[in-house]
This record gives sequence, structure tokens and C-alpha cells, in this order.
Amino acid sequence: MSSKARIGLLGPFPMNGGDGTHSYAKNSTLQRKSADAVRGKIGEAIAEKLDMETLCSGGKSFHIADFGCSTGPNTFIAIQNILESVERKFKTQCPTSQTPEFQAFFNDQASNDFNSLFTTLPLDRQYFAAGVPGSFHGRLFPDSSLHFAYSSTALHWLSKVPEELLDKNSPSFNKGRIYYTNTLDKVVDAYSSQFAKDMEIFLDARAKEVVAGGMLVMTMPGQPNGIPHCQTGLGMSIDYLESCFLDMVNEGIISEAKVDSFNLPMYSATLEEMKELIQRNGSFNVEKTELTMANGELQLQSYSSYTGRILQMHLRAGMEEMISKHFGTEIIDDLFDRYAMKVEYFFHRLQSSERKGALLFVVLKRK
Ligand SMILES: C[S@@+](CC[C@H](N)C(=O)[O-])C[C@H]1O[C@@H](n2cnc3c(N)ncnc32)[C@H](O)[C@@H]1O
Ligand SMILES: [Mg+2]
Repeated sequence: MSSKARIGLLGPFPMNGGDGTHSYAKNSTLQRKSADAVRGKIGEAIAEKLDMETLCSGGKSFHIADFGCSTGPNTFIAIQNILESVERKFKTQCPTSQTPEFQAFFNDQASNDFNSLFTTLPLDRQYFAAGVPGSFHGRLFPDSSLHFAYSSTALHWLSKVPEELLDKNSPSFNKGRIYYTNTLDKVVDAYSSQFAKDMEIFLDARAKEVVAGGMLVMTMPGQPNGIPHCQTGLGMSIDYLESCFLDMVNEGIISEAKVDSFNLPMYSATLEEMKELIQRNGSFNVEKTELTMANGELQLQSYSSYTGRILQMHLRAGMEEMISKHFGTEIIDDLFDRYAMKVEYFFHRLQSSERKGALLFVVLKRK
């Protein structure tokens, strides 16, 4: 197998840049709904738990970092919310001190469209902005230099596809599948242990970078207990994509081997998995962990107002780059047209299932 065919060992694959029809900037309202669902909770966490002691003693600037920010506007909305919440707390707790200056760091892979991010920064922002390129699966900041670390719908992206999925002789070989929703338990295990390794590295790095008393807030797609992977909103959406690939194999447009060697590097963890990883790391106190909208309210709302085409546009904005690297750009329009039709055809299933999916929401405080 050529190294190019080994999708998991390549990367990173950025979201679509710019502000065109297929850009992430124009196709990220579903992710925004996730952020909206927890915005109030982040404000509450800051009000109740953020340590103001060092800040009140004056003169310090407050450093916020968004890990996996992509392009705007979601990241700008999130930073603004954090900033306003911190400022509010500061004004009540340290009324005699001068409000700190804010520095926002926007992190994503170096291939992210930072130019678009910078040119769309809100003009009336009350913070200094800087881009920080590189994988969050590793160190990005000096020791104890961040007061607030944030990440939304990014940590479910794995650093790579687990290698055994590509090995024909492994019991985890993911034949005819692109994900772990409808496949062998061994494949699910391989995904889950890759996620564990990645989170361990992420938490280790953030533990060094976040000051004592500083916060780490993470939001990402989660897996409710006792519900098959294929019944979550994300699982279903990917299953339709997989089924489009298989239709294209049957029609001789792409080869079966290409589908075999393609696997999406994403994983939705359960709350228990996440808690265990945080505990194993040991550097953070858990202030809050929850699986919000476990009944699927969020997704139901979204799906009822989103047509197949809009869902297709979201998936395309996030996956076009990765899919075209593996299968070639020539299949992209065909693939996503099929996808839109399939989602519209099965729309009732997306709408009628009661347990669409869930969002993991975690608030940690550095010990
Ligand atoms: C779905 S977007 C979410 C963007 C934004 N946080 C939001 O909520 O709209 C996921 C982002 O995570 C980034 N990402 C994935 N893996 C990453 C890594 N290892 N290091 C840094 N960024 C990463 C991707 O490049 C992408 O921009
Ligand atoms: Mg495969």
C-alpha cells in the first residue's frame, strides 16, 4: 500500500477555508448549536469556580486559548463569552482593581486557514489576538501561561487512524467500512484506545500550560451509554456517507480496496471513558462533567430545520479535504450529491429516533 493510501497516517486535514459556498465559515451552524447549548454553563462555571486570587492582586493579563478553533465565527463567539464572563466575575470580586487585559490564542493545525481567521476577527474585540499553529496533541504554550483553555467539537478528531484498522491480517481490519458504527467490536476497541492515547497527551500538555486554578473546558460529541453507535446523530450521518461509498463501489466508480483503506479518524467517547482518562491524568479537579441533550433534543431541533443539503454541506466543509486526498477530487461532487439525496430520503429516521446523540461537556480546574 502506498503511503498516500494510508489515510490515517497522513494529515492533518483542515476544514474548508475561505468564505465560499463550501467553507467551514459558512457551514458550521451545527457546531455553533453545540456551543450555544453550553454557553450559559460556561458562564456559570466561570462565575462559580474560576480562581480570581492571582488576578485580583493586579497587573496581570488574562490568557484564553481555543484549541481546534478552525475559522470563525464560532471561535469568536466563544472567546467573547468567556471574556465577558471573566470580566463580570472580576468586577464583582475585585471591584477596586483594574480589569485585566485579555489575550486570545487561536490554535489549530498549521494547515488551517489562519488568514481567513485573522481577516474576520471582530473589529470591536476587546482582546489581543494571536494564532498558534500546531497539533493540540502536544505542547503549544510555555509552562503555566494559560488561565483558560477551551475546546469545542475538536477533540473527537484523533491524531491518526489506529494502524490495525488498515492491516488485512489484524482482527481489527475494517473491511468495507469507514467508521466503527456497524462493525466489529475489535474495531471499536482500536478506536477507543487511540482516543485514550490522544486524550492522555492532550491532558498532559494542558496540565503543564494551564496555571494552578486555571480552567479547561471541553465540549465534544459524546456517546450515551447503552445506545448503539449507529443510533446517535453523528453515527447515523456517517453511516449514510459509508453507504454512498458502498453504492459507488457497486457502480464501479471507486474500488473496494479504497474503501477498506479509508477510515475516519474520529471517536465519540462516553462520559465514563472521559472521566477515567481525566482521573488517570490526575492534574485536574473535575468541576463538572455531563452528557447534555442525551435525549437528542439538540439534534432533533437541528435536523428539523436542516435539510439533507445543509447536513451535506456541513459534512463536506469538514471532510472534503480528507476524502479528496484519498479518493481523488473527481468523486467529491458526486459523493456529496448522493449524500444529500440519501439524507433527505431517510430524513424521517434522523428525525424520529429518540436518542440522536449527545454532547460531552467537561469543566476542569488545574490543581
Ligand atoms: C469541527 S471543527 C470545530 C471548530 C470550532 N471549534 C467550532 O466549534 O466551530 C474542528 C477543528 O479541530 C481542528 N483539529 C483537529 N485535530 C486537531 C489537532 N490535533 N490540533 C489542532 N487542531 C485540530 C480541525 O483542524 C478543525 O478546525
Ligand atoms: Mg475502511
